Amino acid sequence: MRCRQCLVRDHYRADTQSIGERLLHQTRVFLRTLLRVYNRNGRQTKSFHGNIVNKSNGRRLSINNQLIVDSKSRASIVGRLVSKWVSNSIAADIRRNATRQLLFKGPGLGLGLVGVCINNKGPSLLTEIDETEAKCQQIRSIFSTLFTNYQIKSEAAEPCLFDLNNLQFGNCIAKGCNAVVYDAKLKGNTNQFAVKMMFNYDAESNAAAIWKAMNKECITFNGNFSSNKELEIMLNTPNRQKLKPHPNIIEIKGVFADYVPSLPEAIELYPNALPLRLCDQGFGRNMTLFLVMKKYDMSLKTFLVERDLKTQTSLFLLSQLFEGISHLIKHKIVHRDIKTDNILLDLSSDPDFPWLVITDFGFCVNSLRIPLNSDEITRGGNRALMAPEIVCAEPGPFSYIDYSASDLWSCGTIAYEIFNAENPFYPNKSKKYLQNNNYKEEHLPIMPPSTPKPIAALIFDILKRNPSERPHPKVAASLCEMLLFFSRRNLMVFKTQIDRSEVYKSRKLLQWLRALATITLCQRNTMTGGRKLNAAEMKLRLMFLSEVKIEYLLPALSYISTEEKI
Ligand SMILES: Nc1ncnc2c1ncn2[C@@H]1O[C@H](COP(=O)(O)OP(=O)(O)OP(=O)(O)O)[C@@H](O)[C@H]1O
Repeated sequence: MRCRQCLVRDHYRADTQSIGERLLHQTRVFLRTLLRVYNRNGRQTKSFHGNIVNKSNGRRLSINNQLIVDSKSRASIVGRLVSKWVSNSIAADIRRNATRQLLFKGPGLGLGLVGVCINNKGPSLLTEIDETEAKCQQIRSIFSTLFTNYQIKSEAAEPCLFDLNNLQFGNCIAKGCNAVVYDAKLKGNTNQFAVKMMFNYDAESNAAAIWKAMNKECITFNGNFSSNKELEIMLNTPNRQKLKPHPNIIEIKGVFADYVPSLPEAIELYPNALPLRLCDQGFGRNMTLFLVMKKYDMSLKTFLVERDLKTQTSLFLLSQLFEGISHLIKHKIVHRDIKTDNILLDLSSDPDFPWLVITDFGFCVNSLRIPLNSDEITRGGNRALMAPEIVCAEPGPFSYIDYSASDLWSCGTIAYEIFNAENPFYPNKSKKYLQNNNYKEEHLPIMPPSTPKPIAALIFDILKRNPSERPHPKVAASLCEMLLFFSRRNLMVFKTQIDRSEVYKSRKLLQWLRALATITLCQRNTMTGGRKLNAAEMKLRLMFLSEVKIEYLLPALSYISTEEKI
């Protein structure tokens, strides 16, 4: 069979045709259509008739019947031309795909090409999956604006410089090993804050030394100002480590260094951390670092002690935990101390839908691999929840620790707690427990019966000993979110259609995403009946839609398609 447009033989027999041939064919069709549309619009056509020169290598391309394109130049030409018709980000996607295909011979531009119209303007060289991804991009762009506006509206607060004079301390919320947290108010203001006062035993009482010892705690402080001018200089040092804000990561609202004040219950709770001027048994220094944050209702640890969670609540929490971890990985930050005490909850919108943030970055590092030259190097916080590759790493001259999937592993252990079971890695006197250095995957306990089967399969994969066999945190988050947001009837499609192609699945996903986007917009504007979403649910939906990618949904879907019960 011949293609009517470019007279290439047998182009429909995609299976027998080489990728190169198909790519060349599609490029020809694309350029011809481009020419036709230009002609129709009465525009300048010369540049397409005679010579198109590939700027990167100076080669001349003619489209009068014969198009001469070598494989190296195809990707860039196609990308450039396509950018005339679609948004830059889609063109960039095409370029990326094409390059991937050219470099790695993997699935990319050349596979499953279809001539689909974008905005009815002309054909593109997108695969069906690329096409779906491009439509996802439209959903993302709409919802990222909505999500930003939503956050600005709900969390707007005037910037403020905090110090010991304008803060009024209340009760002690909790004491950790390295700090104590108090609730506090700005004088003359009802807004509640939590102020974390670090215990300083070593650093000299000046801002530079305090900053050097404790700056990791401030990684989620994005401001540049402090009431302490010396500290402000430190905050403004070039290349200061800062983590981009994320709704599931604690935001530090202010930092300052000052003299340790006399606060309620100080002598009973932390006498040794106080300076001599406040307590005879004190070993602490005179000055320390203070961090001001939003006050959360409780830690996940307390929440789990107080109640048995419904499956919806567990999924809601787990999605947010994975979202937070995925943000950290994206920015190459490793927390290294993920545990239920370091996860805080805001229960204000509905106790069944708590908003979650990861806190306490005191052990974080800004690299996914760190050299392990000696055993003196700190590997992280809580040893029981350290991933196996971290506890088992042997020090040596060329040794390093790979942290790329270690926070995710810790979350996998916490998932047991979130689904009302005991963490299998916590030392337990009465029961046998697993040890992170020598456990076998087949000994991992079965998740409680209320756990959706795909989640049980996901957690099993997250707790694989080999970090490269663990899924991406965004895939984990997407799975939880799909179970939360897509109807059970929809998801059951995949239970019975295991062998459906990726293209079929991506089309179905897009359908659901569009439906979800429409419903969310209606619910946001309270145009429909149905169940009203509380603020936290709405926030997670908007966040999901503002970042949704088929790239992550497809692998997440595989957990659903292979499992029997949802
Ligand atoms: N913003 C906050 N709102 C409410 N409670 C908080 C807040 N920040 C911390 N807390 C409480 O204070 C406790 C101790 O805080 P944090 O974990 O930051 O201290 P730490 O000394 O660094 O802890 P660790 O013992 O893990 O080293 C937390 O477990 C939590 O219960």
